[in-house]
Formats: sequence, structure tokens, C-alpha cells
Amino acid sequence: MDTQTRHLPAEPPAATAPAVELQAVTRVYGSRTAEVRALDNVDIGFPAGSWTAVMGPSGSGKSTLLHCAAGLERVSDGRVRIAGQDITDASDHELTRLRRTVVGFVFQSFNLIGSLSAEQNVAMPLRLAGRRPQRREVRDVLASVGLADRARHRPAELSGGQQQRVAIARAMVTRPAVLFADEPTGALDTRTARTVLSMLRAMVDNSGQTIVMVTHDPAAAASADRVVFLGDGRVVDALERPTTREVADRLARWEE
Ligand SMILES: Nc1ncnc2c1ncn2[C@@H]1O[C@H](COP(=O)(O)OP(=O)(O)OP(=O)(O)O)[C@@H](O)[C@H]1O
Repeated sequence: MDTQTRHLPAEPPAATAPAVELQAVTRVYGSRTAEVRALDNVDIGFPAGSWTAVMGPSGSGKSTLLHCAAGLERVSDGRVRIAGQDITDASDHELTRLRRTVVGFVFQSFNLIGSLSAEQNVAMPLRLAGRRPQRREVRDVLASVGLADRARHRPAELSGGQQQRVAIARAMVTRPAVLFADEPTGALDTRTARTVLSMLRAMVDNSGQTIVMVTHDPAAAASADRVVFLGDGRVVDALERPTTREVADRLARWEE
């Protein structure tokens, strides 16, 4: 070994750098007389190459956290960083560019365009980012979610699970550093949900992508590396490498 390199200070492990970071984030809705503090001084980091599930009772601020972290919504106070970029005061134009390049989204309702085929839906983020999609790369991503033979089907000709897999393929095609998922398995049966969860797991394990996922389902949360629990707009608890049972028990405690 080269003696010079041996004495170099150790690099901090890349895995600990947050891909998304919220610092003292507060989000208030409404006017002063009817104010809702959906997020209340939240500090949280989502490490690069990790998968975090966000849980909590209805109205605890989960979707607001996801939207603020993804730059879909502005914060009332505090700062948000994505992939090293402070987006708190970014212009709408910069936020749009960020959404088309650095982040991807998967929602419970799939949000596919009904008049377009599966492959046209998957190609859409590339077109929006100003690229001319190669049929090959779109087909490869569809193949990776097991839908190579459904490329020309419209969403109405696909099952719910197949539609969600198209939505995941669409989110994967730009290779986003961070994937935000809001109840991605909420509309799926148990078996299809399991397939979708293993696809998300592969994005983290094989491609080092970061996932932030809101869910009500303890089994889905147990696929993540960590679960954070929200209550009244604050982070009230967290579990590392949780089991379904541990998540369900902790959830019951917070929802009492
Ligand atoms: N646009 C809005 N205007 C006013 N209040 C809002 C708005 N969006 C959310 N809220 C309020 O902020 C709080 C947090 O809402 P949020 O949707 O983040 O909760 P959630 O945990 O995702 O809930 P659920 O599990 O029911 O989807 C709730 O009290 C909600 O009523």
C-alpha cells in the first residue's frame, strides 16, 4: 500500500450524508384566526441510499412533510435541502427543474395519463426534461418492472398492480436520487403490494437511491430501513430496521 494514501484522513462514509434534510421546518395553513400547524419545527434527515417510512395518525402531517421535502409545497419557516441543494427559496422554475431531474414521485392513485400507452407514460418524464426518449431505454425500464409485454397497453387495459408498476417505471426512468412515495401500495392487494415493495427495495439496494414513503401499512413500513412516526406535526418516535409487529405495536401506542 502507498504510505501517502495510508496517512490521508478517512473520508466520511457517503451513506451518512442526507439526500434530503429538513431543518426546523414549520408549515402553517390558514389564517391567524384558523391556523393549522401541519408541521411544527421538524428536524429530520433522510440518508442517501436509505428507505424511510413515515407513519402517524390521520392529520399528523405526513403528506405535508412529503410535499415540503419534495419541493411541491413551500415551508412557512425553516430550510429544506435536496441532494445538497438548498431549495427553500428556489424559484418555481428551479423547483420544476428539480422535480424533473433529481426527484421522482409515486402516488396511491398512480396518476397515469389515460390516453397514453404504458411506454408513452414512462417516457413522459424524459420528454418533460427536454430529452428525446430512446424506445430501448423505456422498454428496458418497463421490463425491469415485469411489463415488457404491456408496453402498448393504456392504463385502463392494465390491472391496478400493473398500473402502479408503470407509475414506478415512470418514476425510475430518470434515475432520480430521491423517490417520494405517498401510499404506493394503498390501492393494491397484499401480493401485488409485496411485488411493488420489492421493486422499491431494489432501487435502494441496487441503485443507491433514497426513498421517502408515507404509509399506513405496517407491512409496507417494515420493508423500509427506518420508520419515523409523526404526531401533531412533530416527529415523536422512530424505529430502525423494524418488523411488521414492532411497527404495528408502536403505531397502536401513538394512535391511542
Ligand atoms: N391545504 C390545506 N389547507 C388547510 N389545512 C390543511 C391543508 N393541507 C393539510 N391541512 C391540515 O394539515 C394537517 C396535516 O395534514 P396532512 O395531509 O399532512 O396529514 P396526513 O398525516 O397526511 O393525514 P392523512 O393520513 O389523513 O392523509 C391536517 O390537520 C390537515 O387538515
